[in-house]
Amino acid sequence: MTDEPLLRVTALSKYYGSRIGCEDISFDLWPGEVLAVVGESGSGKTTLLNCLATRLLPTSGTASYRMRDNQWRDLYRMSEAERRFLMRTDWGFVHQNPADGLRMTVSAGANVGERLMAIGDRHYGNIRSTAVDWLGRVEIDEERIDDEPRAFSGGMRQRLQIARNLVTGPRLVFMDEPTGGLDVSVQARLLDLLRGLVTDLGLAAIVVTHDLAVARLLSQRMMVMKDGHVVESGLTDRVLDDPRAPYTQLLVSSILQV
Ligand SMILES: Nc1ncnc2c1ncn2[C@@H]1O[C@H](COP(=O)(O)OP(=O)(O)OP(=O)(O)O)[C@@H](O)[C@H]1O
Repeated sequence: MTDEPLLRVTALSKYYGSRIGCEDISFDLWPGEVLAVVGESGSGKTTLLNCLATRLLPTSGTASYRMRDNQWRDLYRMSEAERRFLMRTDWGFVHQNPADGLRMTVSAGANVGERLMAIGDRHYGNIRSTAVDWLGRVEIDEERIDDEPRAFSGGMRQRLQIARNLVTGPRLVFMDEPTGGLDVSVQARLLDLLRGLVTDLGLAAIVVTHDLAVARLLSQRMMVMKDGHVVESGLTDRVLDDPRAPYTQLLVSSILQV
């Protein structure tokens, strides 16, 4: 086993023209660790997440990822083929809107199964039984396997998107407001499910959220962003119980007053 991080981010900045998206972000992410990135709208959370997931190219800075063979790769210098392979196998990306991460007009089973085919599984029986297993793990009734996600509720769609992402056994999952846009009761159930899966699978994750309760429940560590900068970071419980930056104090107290 190794005691090295999984992801190492150094002085990452992204500018949109002269506007700051995010600036001078550095951190390490360890295997099995969940990091929450919180902050108000426009603070740069999505920009950072998209740079890390290589959906956006940063203006400067580096991010290195430790591959399964323990070789470090610079995310912004790898070949397109290598990047695609990583995204299909070792990484997941859970979008806030499930429609962005699912194929809405193919069956639930195919949504899960095609990710397995993408990594070379050709045995129909295996693919189907793994899909059934994963639907069960995200609490979707096996009877719905041939239904298209457009016939699903928002919560079911989100659970299906999670199954589609986790079926390949990724080591790192990016999540953009995974419970945003859902009813409060549906959110609570989904959070519970996500927490269980992340723990059982020993997943590392970077979760963008404006909801401190999501950060509290899912993450061990958090970074608070404002105007593109990290204003505070540390263990989640410490940051929420004893916020040091004035902005974090404001954020925490405004939630407590609600
Ligand atoms: N494509 C873009 N072109 C120009 N400016 C952008 C673009 N995307 C984001 N920005 C700007 O970058 C800054 C950070 O935005 P970002 O979307 O990363 O914040 P956020 O914290 O994710 O907000 P939200 O929670 O609303 O998504 C904002 O000032 C925003 O206006």
